[in-house]
Amino acid sequence: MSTEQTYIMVKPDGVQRGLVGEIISRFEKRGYKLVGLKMCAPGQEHLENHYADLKEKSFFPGLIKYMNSGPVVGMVWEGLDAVKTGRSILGATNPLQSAPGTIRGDFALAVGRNVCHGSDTVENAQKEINLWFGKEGVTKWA
Ligand SMILES: Nc1ncnc2c1ncn2[C@@H]1O[C@H](COP(=O)(O)OP(=O)(O)OP(=O)(O)O)[C@@H](O)[C@H]1O
Repeated sequence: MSTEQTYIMVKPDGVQRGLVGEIISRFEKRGYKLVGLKMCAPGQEHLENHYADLKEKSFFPGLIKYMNSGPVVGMVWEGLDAVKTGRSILGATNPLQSAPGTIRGDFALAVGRNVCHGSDTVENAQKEINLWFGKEGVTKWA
């Protein structure tokens, strides 16, 4: 088990429903360290880059439209096993299969409105952190 960084994002529905604080709080209370945080409206091209591996999926146009429907809050969390444990804090992609006690299991029902995103591998986490925080970088705690 090693210290990792993961990219977690509150999607537009999560922002609009006022879940930003709740989501931050769950990662903080679990013990993860916040090293990057920003709200932005990244636009279609950036969102298509983020989800490039899904571009052949039938739901891709709807996914981009949803992700472009309002601002998102992107975060970088650091700590032990952050990628895998981060995804377990979020819950299964389809909220109907997310366990109670996870973010999606407590706050969502539809896969197309599933409140949050989390990197799925350490390698993708680094790519996503670079995509979303590349210019300003993340913060080093002293
Ligand atoms: N069948 C579907 N219908 C509509 N939207 C979907 C469907 N499957 C996935 N999505 C959307 O696409 C996103 C990315 O799907 P992916 O299969 O990469 O799951 P994930 O890695 O758990 O999700 P995310 O990358 O958002 O954390 C999902 O979070 C969801 O918002």
